Amino acid sequence: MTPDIPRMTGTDFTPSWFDTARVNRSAAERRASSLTARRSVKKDWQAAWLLRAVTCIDLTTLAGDDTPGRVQRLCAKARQPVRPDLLAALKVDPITVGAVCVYPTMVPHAVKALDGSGIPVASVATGFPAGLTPLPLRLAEITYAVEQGAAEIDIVITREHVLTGQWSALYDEVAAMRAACGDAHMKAILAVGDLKTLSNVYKASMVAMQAGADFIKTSTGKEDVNATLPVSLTMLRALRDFEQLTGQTVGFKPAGGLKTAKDALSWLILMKEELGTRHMMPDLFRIGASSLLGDIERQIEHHVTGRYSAANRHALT
Ligand SMILES: O=C[C@H](O)COP(=O)(O)O
Repeated sequence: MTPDIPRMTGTDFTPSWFDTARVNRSAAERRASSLTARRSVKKDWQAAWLLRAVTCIDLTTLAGDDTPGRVQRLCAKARQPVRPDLLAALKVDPITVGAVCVYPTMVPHAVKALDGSGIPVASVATGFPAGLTPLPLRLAEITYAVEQGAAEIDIVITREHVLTGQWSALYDEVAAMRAACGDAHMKAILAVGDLKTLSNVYKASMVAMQAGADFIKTSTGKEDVNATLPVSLTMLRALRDFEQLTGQTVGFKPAGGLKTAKDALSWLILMKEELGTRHMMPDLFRIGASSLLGDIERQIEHHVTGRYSAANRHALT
């Protein structure tokens, strides 16, 4: 996401756009599974789609034992996510991932390691992953991350606001976070595994977009249930409705537990079928993942050479 991509402005708080919304879970599950089961990406296209997925990855490390060294290695991988010989065999120019995503204190290390690459640094903030520190501290954390050079901020919402139906409190909180982001793009993590119902997921998506989120994101990766296809479908429907109502096109980031090339293809199919190819580009689609790239690189290698290399050749991610 480059700085020249305009920020979303959001809208006033408008509960009439979501307060009667009901999402039928079994219908969402049926649609999600029929979409990804029915469609397959044929062999010739598969490598191209996997390369596209790579450009949409927010390459992530969010662990308590993160160190500058780990972040530097991750950034080196972000600059060259697929081996140059494989890209040459596919006659493809060099590619990078969409962003590198880290904790706030790791931002300066990532900024330094990515200098000159054009790859933005994303920082989680606002008391990630639970978001249960006082609001002024959560806002100060955003300010800190932006000052350190983060171009994208992944905030977490207060789940209590959703679970108790305090939609205007949720709007005010996300709007304050958006203001604290300044020019940095904001992704609103809904932590969908905590929200109990798909109706809540739809409503929280709508409120986050009204409050000015540039992206809505499924999960922190730390909940018991993270990104799933039915939840993603629900968020994409909210995103589509919001676009129809406002003309504003918000991005989508599934995150948490996405580990295989097949996962990446499933989510790309979902984006294409629900929203169209425009939504398969890194300015509108990111995949948050700490351990997806290795399998994608293996599948690309298999496509090029007909052989799989040992998984430990792709150990970093
Ligand atoms: O935002 C990204 C997630 O934290 C990544 O989750 P993951 O470690 O399950 O890939």
